[in-house]
Amino acid sequence: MQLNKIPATIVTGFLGSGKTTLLSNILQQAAGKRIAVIVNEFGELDIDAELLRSCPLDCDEPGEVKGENGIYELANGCICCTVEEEFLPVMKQLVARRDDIDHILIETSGLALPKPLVQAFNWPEIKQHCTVDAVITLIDGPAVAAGRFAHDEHKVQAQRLADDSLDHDPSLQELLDDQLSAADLVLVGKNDLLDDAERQRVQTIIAGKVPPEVKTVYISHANFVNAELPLEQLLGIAAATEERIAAVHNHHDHHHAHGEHHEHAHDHFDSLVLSLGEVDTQILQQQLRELLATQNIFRIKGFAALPDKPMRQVLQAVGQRLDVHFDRLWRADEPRRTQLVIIGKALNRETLLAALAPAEQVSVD
Ligand SMILES: Nc1nc2c(ncn2[C@@H]2O[C@H](COP(=O)(O)OP(=O)(O)OP(=O)(O)O)[C@@H](O)[C@H]2O)c(=O)[nH]1
Repeated sequence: MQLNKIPATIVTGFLGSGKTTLLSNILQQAAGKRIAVIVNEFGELDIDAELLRSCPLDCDEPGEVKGENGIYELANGCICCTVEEEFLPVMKQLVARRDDIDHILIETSGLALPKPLVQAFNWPEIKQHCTVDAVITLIDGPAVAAGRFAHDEHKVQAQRLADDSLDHDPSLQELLDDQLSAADLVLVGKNDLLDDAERQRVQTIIAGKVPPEVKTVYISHANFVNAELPLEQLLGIAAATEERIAAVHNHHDHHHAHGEHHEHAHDHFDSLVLSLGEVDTQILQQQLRELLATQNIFRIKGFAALPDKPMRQVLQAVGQRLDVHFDRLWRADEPRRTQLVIIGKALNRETLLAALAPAEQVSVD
């Protein structure tokens, strides 16, 4: 029976492509809809859930399944490898509360493959009550334009990449392919950072990977004002993706079939959490920029505590870009410390800690 199934939207996309920004905008716009959110991160800190909670606007509408209770964090690791242990129990909880929920929104980790997750919707207990409204694949426009996920050296100019070892990384190409192969809708984020030639390059790459009926929409800061598709329509695509998922081919499928080691993109990545006390943010940013330029770092995110500043500072880096802003006041009950998740390849904790140590404020008693 199709009637009254809770629709679930799965948002997938590489590290830093803008998934949390998109979720945050959807939650702010979907006033009145009771949305349960499932977040899964690759790093060991639940920064995405934290960022979604620290809504700067007054967005705790009565009746919404939001805030502490509406956001379900799946333990670290990759959602696609822990479907049975992590995802199904949460889905069962949500199914039990189905009268209170209008929609489920799932943010996968940047390294996750959406297919195993969609397949979980064919489990009898879930299928009876839920359907996949759509798999939305978010593309990092500038990263794809720069050839970071290049599949064809002749089509893509990758000279601008600072680090050749990240170029043509087969695990990243496969990840992009697999994330796109399940897409019902492709969103290209960071359109504000693309020029026409880059947009064209991105379009060519996507067109080579998704069937023509899958629409591609370009967005900036998850703003749909000038997009072809209104934001409201994102949560009503009614694709029932679980019905067609078995036919979707993934690079990683055969590993399962032969009972081999299940090799994923995240097998090639390191994720480290670095904790510091209060910091001098100028020194911290300078040191992080230095690390971004010299190490194989894909993603940095976290919070910094600054002496005498009542606000918490958010630090975000994707590729070589570092964004910094204050998001909310530190709460009285939380320790004022700096915590950063750093995701990349061949990372060495001591090297990173040594680089950031000068930023730490020495307390003088
Ligand atoms: N210029 C620009 N920056 C963006 C846009 N969307 C997101 N960002 C920035 O990109 C960074 C990463 O965005 P997130 O929304 O955290 O990305 P994510 O996909 O959730 O990241 P992970 O969960 O780590 O995989 C943040 O600093 C955002 O502010 C955009 O459209 N334009």
